[in-house]
Amino acid sequence: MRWEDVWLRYHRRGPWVLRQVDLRLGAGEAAVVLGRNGVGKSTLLQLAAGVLRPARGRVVDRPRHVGWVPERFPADQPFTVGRYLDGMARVAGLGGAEAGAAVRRWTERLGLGPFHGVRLPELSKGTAQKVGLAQAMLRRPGLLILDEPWEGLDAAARELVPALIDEVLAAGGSVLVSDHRGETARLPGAARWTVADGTVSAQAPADASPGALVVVEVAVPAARAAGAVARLRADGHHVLRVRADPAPPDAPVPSAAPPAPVPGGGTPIAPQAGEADPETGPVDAAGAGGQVPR
Ligand SMILES: Nc1ncnc2c1ncn2[C@@H]1O[C@H](COP(=O)(O)OP(=O)(O)OP(=O)(O)O)[C@@H](O)[C@H]1O
Repeated sequence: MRWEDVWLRYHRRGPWVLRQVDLRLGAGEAAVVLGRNGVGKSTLLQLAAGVLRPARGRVVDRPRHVGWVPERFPADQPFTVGRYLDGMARVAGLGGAEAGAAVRRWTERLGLGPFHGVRLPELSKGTAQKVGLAQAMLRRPGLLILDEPWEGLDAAARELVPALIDEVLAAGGSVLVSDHRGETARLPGAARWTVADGTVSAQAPADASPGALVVVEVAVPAARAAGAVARLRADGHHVLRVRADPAPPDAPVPSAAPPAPVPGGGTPIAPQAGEADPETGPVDAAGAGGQVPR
């Protein structure tokens, strides 16, 4: 999708909120929209969603299916969660059985089952946000737009947001997300688009090459390390090593800076004495820090 010399103001003769915006977001790419309050982040996202039209210029090659989660989910509608999601599935073009399956899937994934019969105005802000996420994902979007998606969500649901983003990207979709909480430090592969004084400056991800890797450190119970390594590998990840000294739970993660790329693109590291490769034997994560070959 591309923005070509896009200008927007809300009223004739009003001030320009955005001027001369030229941007590009490719398939499988994500961008984080940054900037101070009231600068125009939501406006840029609404242009992407097609709910606002540029006063000048144009937005082209918008994917056919757009999932948009506005900053404030409009919960003042007289439907129950179940009826609303059912209706949104139809609006997204899903047929009866498909619509039912999609609503069940996302109701379950977002823990909305207990709220199925609850009317939207009676939901808490966080639950309403989850309904907003569900409606955007009912039909896998070619473009997912999330306006401050972490606002009001509980810890478990906040963890789900990066997973949803990853799923859309993995399927070749694009993702645009605004954030003032710094949560998008968890998206090191996303471009940074900064809005200031009506203009948008785009900064590519630290390493924009398609195969770029980052290191994600995880701590797992020692007894379950072998299984965790096996699952990570089954998911196609490079496991670099297993060590016995996890960072303390209150260590400052995630860091604002993107993690360092894997040296040499993840060159296999030879196992040390007393360690086992989980492909051939159990990993003793409680032993001296183990180097696991990939
Ligand atoms: N419907 C509207 N009518 C008139 N002005 C509007 C409208 N929506 C937004 N604006 C103005 O446009 C400017 C940009 O607003 P926008 O909501 O895009 O900013 P934002 O960066 O998303 O802010 P925040 O971080 O507070 O959500 C602000 O000055 C705002 O007051």
